[in-house]
Amino acid sequence: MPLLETRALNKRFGGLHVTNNVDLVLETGEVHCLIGPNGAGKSTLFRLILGEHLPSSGSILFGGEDITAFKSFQRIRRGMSVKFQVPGIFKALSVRQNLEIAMQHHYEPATLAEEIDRLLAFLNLSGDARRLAGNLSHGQKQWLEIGMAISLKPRLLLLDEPTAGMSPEETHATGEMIKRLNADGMTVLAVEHDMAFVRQVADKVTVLHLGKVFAQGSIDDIVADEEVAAIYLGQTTAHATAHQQPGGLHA
Ligand SMILES: Nc1ncnc2c1ncn2[C@@H]1O[C@H](COP(=O)(O)OP(=O)(O)OP(=O)(O)O)[C@@H](O)[C@H]1O
Repeated sequence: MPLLETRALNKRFGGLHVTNNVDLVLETGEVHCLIGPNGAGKSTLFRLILGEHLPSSGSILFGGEDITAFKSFQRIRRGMSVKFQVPGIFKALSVRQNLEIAMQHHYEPATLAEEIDRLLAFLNLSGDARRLAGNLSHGQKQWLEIGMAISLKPRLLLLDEPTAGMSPEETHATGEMIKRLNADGMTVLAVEHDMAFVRQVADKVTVLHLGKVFAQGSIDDIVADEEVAAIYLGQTTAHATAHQQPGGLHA
């Protein structure tokens, strides 16, 4: 059974049709990347899945349950978790304290410290536990945020451009983290521009364009698809040209 399914999902903002009949199927245990030119509707689709926007029509199923009308906290309670692009960490608190806040109500006091130690090691932050979160490097802040997002062991992890602003080394390390989480059973949906990262982690790629599913397949299928290349080069519509992507499709 798919873990997540959107069926004929639509979202309009006034006259703007931002999500257009999107059918997205996320199988349990896969890493699925969502790509597409700027303005394609990736963030909006994320917010619909998370319940931050309600769709104009269509439905969303999570673990076979219709969650279309559920509030975000109800979705989170059922096992969704998200890491947005802008870090939501507490900069004036230590790295460990940040994780304590995320985890304290969900673990027995006796096991909390041990769980945090394990998570710090996973995040490559064991040596930084006492540092103020605000003093971490950009990449480390993103990792701490990933740590907070995975601290409650979600079934579905949603990542919005997890490697934005990272060096190639940090990007690669982030990809390895995601692969390890996936190997332990976590299903992941990531919006991502970095094609090297997509190649590193994705089992499946969905390309959104002008709010619609434009193409779907393995990374090799997508990179070989000339129509997909064309939307990245801005050759199919004025919209794509206006929002031309830095970097492009090929990693
Ligand atoms: N709350 C909103 N009200 C009105 N229009 C919106 C709203 N949110 C998004 N849009 C519009 O919807 C379109 C898609 O935006 P969205 O942010 O989902 O695209 P994206 O693919 O995530 O782009 P990017 O890669 O730049 O983040 C854009 O034209 C945007 O201006």
